[in-house]
Amino acid sequence: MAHADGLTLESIRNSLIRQEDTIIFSLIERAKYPIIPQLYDSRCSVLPGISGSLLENIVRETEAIQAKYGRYQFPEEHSFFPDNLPDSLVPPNSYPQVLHPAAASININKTIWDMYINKLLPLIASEGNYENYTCVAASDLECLQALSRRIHYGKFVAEVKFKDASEEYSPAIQAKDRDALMKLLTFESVEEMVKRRVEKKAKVFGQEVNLNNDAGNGKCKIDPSVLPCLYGEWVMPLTKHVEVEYLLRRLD
Ligand SMILES: C=C(O[C@@H]1C=C(C(=O)O)C=C[C@H]1O)C(=O)O
Repeated sequence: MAHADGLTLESIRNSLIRQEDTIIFSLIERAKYPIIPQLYDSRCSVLPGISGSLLENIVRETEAIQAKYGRYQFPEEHSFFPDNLPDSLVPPNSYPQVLHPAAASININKTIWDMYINKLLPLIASEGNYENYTCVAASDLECLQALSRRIHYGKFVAEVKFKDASEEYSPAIQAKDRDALMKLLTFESVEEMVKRRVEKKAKVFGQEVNLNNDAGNGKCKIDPSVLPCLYGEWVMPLTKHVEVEYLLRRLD
């Protein structure tokens, strides 16, 4: 069903499908580098006297620049370090306001950060040394932003699902019944398709391309089986968590 803002569940799902490409390409890029412990060390041994890890500092400062030029005016963008972000110098955009205003209070980037560093990175890279720390940090930030955008897109998914069936969702929202909301918004067959598709995309995007017809002897730049695991264990459950959090505030 199309709503006044033109959003449909199909258009939202198409965006999620396109975002899979961004996530998989960014992980393939990140898999070129090792895990450099100095980048993630919470006492920042590279810059003594500076608090937080080197990655945290690079991300915080990169976000500050991007905030100044309007990145966080868009409801699909979420900062990893939202405290003390500079105001935007860019005039407000005319992006249609499709979400309930309470959406702005939902930001699960801390959970996404911990999942990325502690669970996902070890599946695609191993410890080693590489001197260009900022290059690796930039690659981490690409992955983090792509994952964050996808997971917080749950707000848009939830808005469309609510508009499509408000009479079913409203009683569960009023009763603050998380389990009932989770049941209503879950489509297991869609989740199975997503897992199969991301595995296939990783195989296709990660293959060696050469001018013979052997598709790179089946070699792959990233283990394709990481993708269904990433999506099944973290990306989809976190997207659904965002959906539930949004719905709980939808009638405020
Ligand atoms: C995002 C949706 O909601 C849920 C989460 C999914 C996901 O994160 O890919 C897929 C199906 C649903 O269980 C959706 O319905 O498309």
